[in-house]
Amino acid sequence: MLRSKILNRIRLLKPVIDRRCMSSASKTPLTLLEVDDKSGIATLSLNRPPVNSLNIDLMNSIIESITEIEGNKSRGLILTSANDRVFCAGLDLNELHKPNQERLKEFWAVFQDVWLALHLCSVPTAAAINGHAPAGGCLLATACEYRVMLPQMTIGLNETQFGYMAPKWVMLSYLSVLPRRLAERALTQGKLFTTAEALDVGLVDEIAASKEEALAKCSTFIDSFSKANPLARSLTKKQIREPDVQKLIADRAGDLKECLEYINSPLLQDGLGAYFEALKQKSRSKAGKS
Ligand SMILES: CCCCCC/C=C\CC(=O)SCCNC(=O)CCNC(=O)[C@H](O)C(C)(C)COP(=O)(O)OP(=O)(O)OC[C@H]1O[C@@H](n2cnc3c(N)ncnc32)[C@H](O)[C@@H]1OP(=O)(O)O
Repeated sequence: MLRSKILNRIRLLKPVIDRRCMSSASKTPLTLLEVDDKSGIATLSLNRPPVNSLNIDLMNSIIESITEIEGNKSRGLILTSANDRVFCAGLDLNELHKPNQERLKEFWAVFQDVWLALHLCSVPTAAAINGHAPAGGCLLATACEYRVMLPQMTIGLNETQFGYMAPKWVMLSYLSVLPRRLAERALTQGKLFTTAEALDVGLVDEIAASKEEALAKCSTFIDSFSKANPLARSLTKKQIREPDVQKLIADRAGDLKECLEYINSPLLQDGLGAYFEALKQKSRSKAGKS
C-alpha cells in the first residue's frame, strides 16, 4: 500500500516526455548509446560537433536515450562525450542569441525536461567528464550521482561571466553537490574550476588519467549498488531529490516566463552577443595559427 502510494507520487513527479529523437540535418546521430552485454551498463556519448552545445535536437536525443535506458533494464548510465576535448559546452548560444520566440519557448521546455530526466533517472548515473564542462555542461554532470574528470579541463556554472543569472533550479543542482557558501561564491563569480580545484571542493569525485579509466571508475561506482534492491534504490534517490525537482515542476510556466523576459532583455542580448563574438573570434584566430 505504502509502496504503491510512493510509486504513484513518483509517477506524478516524472515529467511527461513524449518526444521522438530528431535527427540533425547531417543525419549523424547526436548521441551514441552502447550497452555493455556483460555489465549491463549503458554508455551515452554526446556527439554533436564541434563542442556538444545543447540545442533542441541534442537535448531530445539525450531524453530519448534516457527513456530507452530506463526501459531496457540497464544497470546504470554513464554520460560522456564522443569529443575528447569538450564534454559539453552548455546551451547552444545560437538558440539564445536573437532567438525566434516560438523556438525559444520549445528550447526552454526541452532544457527543463532534459535536466528532469537525468536528475530523476531511475538507474545509477555517473559522468565521465572527458573534456570541458562549462554552464549547461556542468549542469548535466551535476545531475548525475557521481563525477570522474580528466586532468586539465574546466567545469562550473559560469553564467555571470556572460551576463546571465542561472535559474533557481540550475543553482539547486550546484547546491546538491557543493557546500552553500562555496556554491554562492562560485555562482556569483561565474567560476570555472580546473579539474584539480573541482576535486578539492567536491564538485567532482575522482580524477582519471584517461577516458578509459574514467569509464572504469564510473562502472565501479555503478557496481557499488549491486547489493541494493533496484526499486528501493531508485525510490530513495527520488525521495531525496524530490524537493529540488518539485520547485521546478510546480512552476514550469513561471520559470519559462521569467527566462523569456530575461533572455530577451536588450542588456542580456548585448552581453551575450559580445561573448559569442569573442568566442568566434578566438576560434578564428586559433584556426589562423594552425
Ligand atoms: C536565463 C538565462 C539562461 C541561463 C541558463 C543557465 C544554464 C546554462 C547556460 C549555458 O549553458 S550558456 C552556454 C555557456 N557556454 C560557455 O560559456 C562555453 C563557451 N565555449 C567555450 O568556452 C569553449 O568553446 C570550450 C567549450 C571550452 C571549447 O573550447 P575549444 O577551444 O575546444 O573550442 P572553440 O574554438 O572555443 O569553439 C569551437 C566552435 O564552437 C563554438 N561554440 C563554443 N561554445 C559554444 C556554445 N555554447 N554555443 C554555440 N557555439 C559554441 C565556437 O564559437 C566555435 O565555433 P566557430 O566560431 O569555429 O564556428
